Amino acid sequence: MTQLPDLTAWLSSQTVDPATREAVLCVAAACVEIGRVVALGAIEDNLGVAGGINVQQEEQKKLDVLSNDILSEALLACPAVAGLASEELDTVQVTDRTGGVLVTFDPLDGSSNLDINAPVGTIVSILPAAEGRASTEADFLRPGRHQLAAAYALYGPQTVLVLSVDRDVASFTLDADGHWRLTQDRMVVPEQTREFAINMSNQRHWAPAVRAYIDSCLAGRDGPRGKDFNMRWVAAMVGDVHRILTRGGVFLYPWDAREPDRPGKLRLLYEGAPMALLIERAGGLATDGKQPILDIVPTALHQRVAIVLGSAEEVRLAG
Ligand SMILES: O=P(O)(O)OC[C@H]1O[C@](O)(COP(=O)(O)O)[C@@H](O)[C@@H]1O
Ligand SMILES: [Mg+2]
Ligand SMILES: [Mg+2]
Repeated sequence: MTQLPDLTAWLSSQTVDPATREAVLCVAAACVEIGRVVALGAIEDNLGVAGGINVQQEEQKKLDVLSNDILSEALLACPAVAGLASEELDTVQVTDRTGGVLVTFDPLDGSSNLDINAPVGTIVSILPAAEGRASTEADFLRPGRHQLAAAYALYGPQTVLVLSVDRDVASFTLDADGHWRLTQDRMVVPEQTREFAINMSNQRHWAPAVRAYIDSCLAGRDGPRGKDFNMRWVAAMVGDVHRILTRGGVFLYPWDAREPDRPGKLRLLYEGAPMALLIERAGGLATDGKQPILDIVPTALHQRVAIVLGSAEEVRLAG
């Protein structure tokens, strides 16, 4: 069997600056370790709650904390990294390094899936650090278009890493020796779809436009769309985005009336922006219902965002 190229070989084929390249390799190595602790679960007593509450007022699982520690330690030891921000940390951690990159991340996405052995993932965004001085929190608050790279790891039946550092979105599968092997080099989101993803249990809280869009899908072949739709909800954004990058679809986590002052549930800097970059580079669209997620100028580290992303035709109709 011919050996598939590994991550290092693929990076050599991309236009990528040395600091981003180094940070990507640190992230990829940390994701191997996160995948290992996730897979061992109860054997290493890694399941269940940690006892803390994070800055989003969400109960932390042991694996949220462990994954955060693994990725934070790996990045702080990575000479290219000038600072990091995590879903699980109240504030940014910066070094006195000038230049290099900043990394924001959701160390474990979909952590409510952990106790039922369903897919979870890690989401990462890489941004330029300040030049000529140490970075501060303000340097993390850049629109998603400024990202140098975006990636996620999905700990599912296979452990995969999906990454973009240039124009392409590539997918790597972790082999038995701990190497990321290139298994798809240009992921493309089909323009059209018959599959939507939304948490239907929130239907009564949605804005009228979202209700009307989902109603039109549910009406199927006899409704205005003239085709039947299927529905999927992995309850881990990484899983839903991976399905969309693989076979198309649309994912929505919209504003809802339960918390009217909050634009949505998901976070802009380490969920919305990196996923939007991957989806746009694969030919799809990602909006907050009004504008491209990549154009939003963040004002706070843990800011929320409404999300509609996936196959272009569907995002235009849903947004
Ligand atoms: O509980 P719900 O409404 O199904 O929400 C699921 C969504 O919440 C998230 O799990 C939030 O991520 P975290 O687990 O990192 O907080 C998304 O991955 C997922 O799309
Ligand atoms: Mg998440
Ligand atoms: Mg998380």
